[in-house]
Amino acid sequence: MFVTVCQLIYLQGDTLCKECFFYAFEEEIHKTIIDAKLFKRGDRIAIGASGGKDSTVLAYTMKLLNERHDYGVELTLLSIDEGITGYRDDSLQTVKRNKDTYKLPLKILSYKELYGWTMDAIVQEIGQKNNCTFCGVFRRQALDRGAIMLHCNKVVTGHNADDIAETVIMNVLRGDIGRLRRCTAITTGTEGALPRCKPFKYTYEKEIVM
Ligand SMILES: Nc1ncnc2c1ncn2[C@@H]1O[C@H](COP(=O)(O)OP(=O)(O)OP(=O)(O)O)[C@@H](O)[C@H]1O
Repeated sequence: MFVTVCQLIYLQGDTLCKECFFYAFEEEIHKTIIDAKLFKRGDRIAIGASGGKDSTVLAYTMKLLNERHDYGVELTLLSIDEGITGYRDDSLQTVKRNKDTYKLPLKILSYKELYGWTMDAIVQEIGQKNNCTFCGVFRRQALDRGAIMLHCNKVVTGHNADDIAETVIMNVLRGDIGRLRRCTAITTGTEGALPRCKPFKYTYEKEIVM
């Protein structure tokens, strides 16, 4: 593989030109995928697409690496619409744009379809307290159910190194040893419905933004 001087310098934490930064960024994700044996040929992978920057960059990178390195996997965007007015409805527009830009199939699945309730209606019923906890649990299950509907055998999410560091600190403060042990794994959920992988486990948020 052709490696430029810039790419070698990046590995040592130095400055890079734009093109070499992109290439080095992409190849770092590829190395993570290969080292952790995240995918095998024939896998059908649902990309958790929230419309945020991380999952947008994830969709781009997964599509690119699948073609560049011939992973032989099938990719689909999967978006969960929690039914939060003024929040998810905006980001779903971004997901729809990503579908066209990256030419990937997209499935949008709503809490309303799955559970009969939107998140707005749940908040009206239970109030503001703990509603993020409810939403997080519902979303995890919705991603699994959506991926199964799409005949996918894996889910990937855009969780990055900063997200994982936050989760570690949260579990330390809570004294939750069980979660602390599990939360840094690159693949989770193997005991549940579907394995869930984090190709950005070692990627800093700042790099994703760049
Ligand atoms: N509504 C959703 N539909 C599909 N996937 C989601 C959704 N919300 C979150 N995810 C997945 O979980 C990851 C982490 O969730 P988080 O809440 O940190 O994302 P976000 O802040 O909405 O946006 P992003 O991480 O994409 O920039 C996302 O990168 C995405 O892969």
